[in-house]
Amino acid sequence: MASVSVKSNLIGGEWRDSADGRENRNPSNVADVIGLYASGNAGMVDEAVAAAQAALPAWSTSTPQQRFDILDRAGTEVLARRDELGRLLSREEGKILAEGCGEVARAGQILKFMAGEALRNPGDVLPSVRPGVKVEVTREPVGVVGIITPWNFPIAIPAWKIAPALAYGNTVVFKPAELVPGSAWELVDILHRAGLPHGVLNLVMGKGRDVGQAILDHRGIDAVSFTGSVATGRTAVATVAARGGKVQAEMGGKNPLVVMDDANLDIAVEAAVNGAFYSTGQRCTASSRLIVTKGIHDRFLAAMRERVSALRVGDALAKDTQIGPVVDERQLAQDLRYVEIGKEDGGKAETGGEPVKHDNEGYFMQPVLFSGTTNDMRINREEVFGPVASIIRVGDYEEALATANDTEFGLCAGIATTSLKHAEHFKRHSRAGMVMVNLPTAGVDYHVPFGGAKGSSYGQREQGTYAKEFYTTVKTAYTA
Ligand SMILES: NC(=O)C1=CN([C@@H]2O[C@H](COP(=O)(O)OP(=O)(O)OC[C@H]3O[C@@H](n4cnc5c(N)ncnc54)[C@H](OP(=O)(O)O)[C@@H]3O)[C@@H](O)[C@H]2O)C=CC1
Ligand SMILES: O=C(O)CCC(=O)C(=O)O
Repeated sequence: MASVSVKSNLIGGEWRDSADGRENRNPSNVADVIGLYASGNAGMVDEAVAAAQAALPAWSTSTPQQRFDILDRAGTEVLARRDELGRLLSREEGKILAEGCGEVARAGQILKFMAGEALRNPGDVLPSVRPGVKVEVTREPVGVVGIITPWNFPIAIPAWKIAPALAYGNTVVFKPAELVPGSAWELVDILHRAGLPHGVLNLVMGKGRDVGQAILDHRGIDAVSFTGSVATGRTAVATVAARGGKVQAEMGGKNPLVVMDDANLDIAVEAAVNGAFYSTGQRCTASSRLIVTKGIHDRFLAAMRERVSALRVGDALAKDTQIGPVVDERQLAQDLRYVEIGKEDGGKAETGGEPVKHDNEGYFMQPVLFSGTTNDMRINREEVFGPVASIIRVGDYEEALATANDTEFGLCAGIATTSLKHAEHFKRHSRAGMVMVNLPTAGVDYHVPFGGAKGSSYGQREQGTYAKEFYTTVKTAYTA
């Protein structure tokens, strides 16, 4: 590997030379080394924060047109390189090529949408309650924003945090997940070449416990946006709030899909298979609890068994693969451990749950469908984050709704039904931040708010025009 150059960190507009790099390996084929990526440290976070602070006065007062042009140009390049970047993404994360390319397109669309937000940032002018006084309410950037992202959406999540941060005039210190630095590096390179002034966007790749922790602790970072596990998210919230910073965290889900007796069976099965198993189940919006009323239960179970057992697991880049590998060895061990826990707790694995032998050495696992489970079992309470879903049989709609809401999480919830009454009631009474009717729980639009209730999310919503709630602060000015 000596001749392969290391992809480096970007600090103050300079790509930092790095002799050593961490190998980025393909989970479909661990012999395939995608590249070497620099691993930074707390000292580099200090430098990146200093660069972001130095760049802030000019960037926060730049014209909306300047910010629009850069984000729009970056979006155009991302969309033009969709297939190439999608391939890189699938190679490093393991989601299948169609999903990788789709995610890249989503990142391009987010950049373009957020370019428009630079122009749309609104304010109010009001008459004062006092005579002869004018009141203005304006939004200003929060300052330097730290961005920490997970491995499961290597380009879309970085884009949906970085793009609004920049659009509203903030400067950024960005740390992607160590497992997937490739897509993040390309996104930063594209934004840098699109014309960002030096220091506006800084990239510090490296370990969460070093670089990520330094971002949480740094008093020069005014706000932190985090997506990842519940444990790290809670640490992020406590650490940043304790030093007076603004913080937003998107964490886990244990998302229910309710299947009602009156559901269209094909629609219900399609939503369940997609929501539970696509992207190898590695989505915080995945439907891991399939809550099924008794009249349709046996037909739904039979149809699901057939569909799930036929899912083709394999190399993410191969044309006929439907389910790619699990992201790494540790996550595969976690998924298989939960399969054992599900069985020990009395669930029946109807199909799947074993490692899959493949010509490549990769982290392949056959998606598993449990039946006969109850909502108090660990597989129905804890986030597995893999291709593991369970069916919970219930009597009626009321029991289904109560079961759906009986969780510490509240990211997304779905219902398959042809009843307008149940659909409307579920939308109103489901304790989740996002509700889907006759659709998979996973797979969201990029121009509307994203986020959950209860333990799933902390702080303001992400995405769409709501992103400004986190990335701006409101100022009220009085003029006599
Ligand atoms: N809600 C979601 O979308 C996701 C949930 N998960 C869940 O989390 C589990 C573990 O996955 P994992 O990747 O370890 O999740 P983490 O929460 O540990 O990782 C998310 C991000 O936080 C970083 N990080 C890790 N430790 C710290 C720290 N002390 N301070 C600041 N940042 C830190 C990580 O860096 P690095 O990885 O480089 O060390 C990564 O960039 C999964 O099995 C799954 O259940 C995982 C991914 C996404
Ligand atoms: O389902 C989606 O489209 C987004 C999911 C997501 O953001 C996540 O899994 O972290």
